[in-house]
Amino acid sequence: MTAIIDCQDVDLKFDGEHKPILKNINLQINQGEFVSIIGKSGSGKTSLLQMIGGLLAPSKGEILVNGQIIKSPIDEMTYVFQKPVLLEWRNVLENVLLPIELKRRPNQVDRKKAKDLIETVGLGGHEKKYPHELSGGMISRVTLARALLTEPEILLMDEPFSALDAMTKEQMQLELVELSVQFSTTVIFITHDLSEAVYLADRVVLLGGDPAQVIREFSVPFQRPRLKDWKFEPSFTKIVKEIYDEIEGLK
Ligand SMILES: Nc1ncnc2c1ncn2[C@@H]1O[C@H](COP(=O)(O)OP(=O)(O)OP(=O)(O)O)[C@@H](O)[C@H]1O
Repeated sequence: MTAIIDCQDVDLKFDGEHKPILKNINLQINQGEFVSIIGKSGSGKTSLLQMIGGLLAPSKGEILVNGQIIKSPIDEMTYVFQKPVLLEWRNVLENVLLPIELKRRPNQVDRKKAKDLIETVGLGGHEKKYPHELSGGMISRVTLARALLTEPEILLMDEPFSALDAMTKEQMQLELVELSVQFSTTVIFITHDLSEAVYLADRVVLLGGDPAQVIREFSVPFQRPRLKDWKFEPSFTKIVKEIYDEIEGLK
């Protein structure tokens, strides 16, 4: 299988710093795969995601998406930031339609698609509400609907659920997995939450060291979408524990 995302010997060194923060990153991600990236704070997760998204240039090596070297953001990828960015003066529907509007005037088909997605993420009936009228979970749902509107081949998500309460987070995880399977979206998902990393992904990539490298990759050999109760099964906790032990060993 050819990788849709291919990081080849990638280093990242910021200007003015004497050593790189990421070194020799080799990471291949297949079409439709869901990959979680974990690692201690400061291990370069966001920087790696930004390089894949074309927001930051590697100092060495190359990142290819669909065989093309990434030099700037491309339409096939959508980046979802840790802090949801909604425009306060636009309602839910208008916020979801924003990526289309940045390119052209939305037509009836776009509006129908946006409304369907709003329904799918559980916000049916809230289209006319403004961001200040929404809860954190609802804002997160708007962000997800907006990210999916252009049907990106690849979703790059940087701790998108970290600010949510436990129950809303769980609900969003379920929705994300279902939608990513439905749209066969390739997803790279950064999280600090090991249980979230394992529950969502086909593969968990651990970054660590100084400069950071890919320390280990953990396969999660269970079909997605997964049952909510899987989090209570030994097959789930075994993988989480294995990753936990590896991280503990890094200290
Ligand atoms: N623009 C920059 N210039 C210099 N150093 C930077 C810059 N951006 C990030 N760094 C440094 O690079 C390292 C990696 O940062 P990055 O945000 O990628 O890590 P992270 O693993 O995503 O962290 P966290 O889990 O805390 O979000 C950190 O030491 C950070 O201080």
